[in-house]
Amino acid sequence: MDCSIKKQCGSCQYIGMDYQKQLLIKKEKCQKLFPHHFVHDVAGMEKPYYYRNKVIVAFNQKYEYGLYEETSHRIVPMKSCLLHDDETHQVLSTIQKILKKYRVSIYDEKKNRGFLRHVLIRRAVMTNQTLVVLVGTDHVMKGSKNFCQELIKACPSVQSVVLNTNRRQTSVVLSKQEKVLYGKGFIVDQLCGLTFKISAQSFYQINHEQCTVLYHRILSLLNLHQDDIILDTYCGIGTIGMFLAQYVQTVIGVEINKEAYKDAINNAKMNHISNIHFVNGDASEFMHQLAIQKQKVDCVVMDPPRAGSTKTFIEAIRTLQPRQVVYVSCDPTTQARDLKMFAKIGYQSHDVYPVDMFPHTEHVESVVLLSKLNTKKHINIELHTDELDLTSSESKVTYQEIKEYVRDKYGFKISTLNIAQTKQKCGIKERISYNKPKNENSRQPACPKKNEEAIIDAFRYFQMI
Ligand SMILES: C[S@@+](CC[C@H](N)C(=O)[O-])C[C@H]1O[C@@H](n2cnc3c(N)ncnc32)[C@H](O)[C@@H]1O
Repeated sequence: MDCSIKKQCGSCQYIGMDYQKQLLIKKEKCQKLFPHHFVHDVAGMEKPYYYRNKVIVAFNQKYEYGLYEETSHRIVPMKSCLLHDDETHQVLSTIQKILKKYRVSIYDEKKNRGFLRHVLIRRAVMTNQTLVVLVGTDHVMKGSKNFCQELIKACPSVQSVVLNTNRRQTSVVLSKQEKVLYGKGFIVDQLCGLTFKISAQSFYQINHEQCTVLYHRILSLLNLHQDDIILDTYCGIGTIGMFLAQYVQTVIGVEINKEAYKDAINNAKMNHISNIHFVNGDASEFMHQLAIQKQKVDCVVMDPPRAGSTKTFIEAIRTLQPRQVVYVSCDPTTQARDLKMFAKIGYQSHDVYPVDMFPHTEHVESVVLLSKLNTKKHINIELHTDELDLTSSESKVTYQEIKEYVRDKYGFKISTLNIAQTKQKCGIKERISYNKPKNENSRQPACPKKNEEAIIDAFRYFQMI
């Protein structure tokens, strides 16, 4: 399927391209960003269309609606879009008719005059509920009662209409000032067997089907125990934490957006989940405080915005020493940067699992498990081999390269790497010896195995075995 306005709109960089090819491109992109990791195939959609549950459009003075042309504020009028469902377009075209009928004034950016700036539509796909947010320059909308009545009559899926007042000359769409014009100010959706209330300002994953794939991937990577205390950082309306709460003793979620935080509390109540608590604040500051209090933390899920995480957050992980961290990212570039910081504090990152949350665009979500290396910082590894001669001047890899590889990916330093030449031909595994780990009875995966795997992995990477 192709889109007639793709060139002007520019939102879907890959539209018209074979979907399997898109997935391959995204995998290659991840492989470039994570050269030392195994990158799995991108988890794609069976029907990669009409998946977006949220759209923000602007109207022009002719009451045509659309997205902005790439890198400009010129509206590209659209009648339909391959990413949004029919109901979204039904609601939008009804709004268009009503706006026209009542001659609602449209905001003119150049003159900084007029009322309606944007319309945000959010859909709850499982319950077929729609939330409409009108973004205007005033806190009063003339004729709002008639507007709502006509809209609801024509589109019964609309459960609530909210007026968001934004007077600032900014590209940020929503302000904090809101008034409910109709309904309760939120919609309710179902996800992973739970019910979630979503208000206008709260983050909610835009691809419902792939969100389920993503959350199950997180669960499958974590090795959760019933007495665990886990953190859901950057938690939004609490979806991941609530999904995991049934497997552990306690979940603590942290979220900076007040509306999302309030939704999270209500969501826990609505689902009768009593072992989850939420904190409204900055995730890094929260982690820092937990580190000062020496709070017991077994696992951490982190799902930051595109900018990624912070040094403070990662430093707190060094103190808290959770067994596992699952890092979910909508920008693998910043994730790759952060994984290097994790390696420095002794957290080894494992395979990369990309999930296609945004088909037809260049974006990809990626999930990586990190685990604490419970080992001495310096290890001695003896490698006996007749196949490798790393000491020769012609060798393809130097000690230094092996050491750097292991340090960057696995987070520990090799102080000496002894290669002994023997005539035996045996598997590389048997040729490696190492110091005993500090804590043999720990629940961690055996450390010698990790060290051994790291070295073998390095040799494979440099194609020495
Ligand atoms: C990518 S969303 C993930 C939300 C949630 N985990 C989910 O799956 O729906 C990132 C969330 O982090 C929140 N956020 C952004 N900066 C933050 C910060 N410094 N501290 C805490 N939360 C933050 C945003 O409001 C948003 O809800």
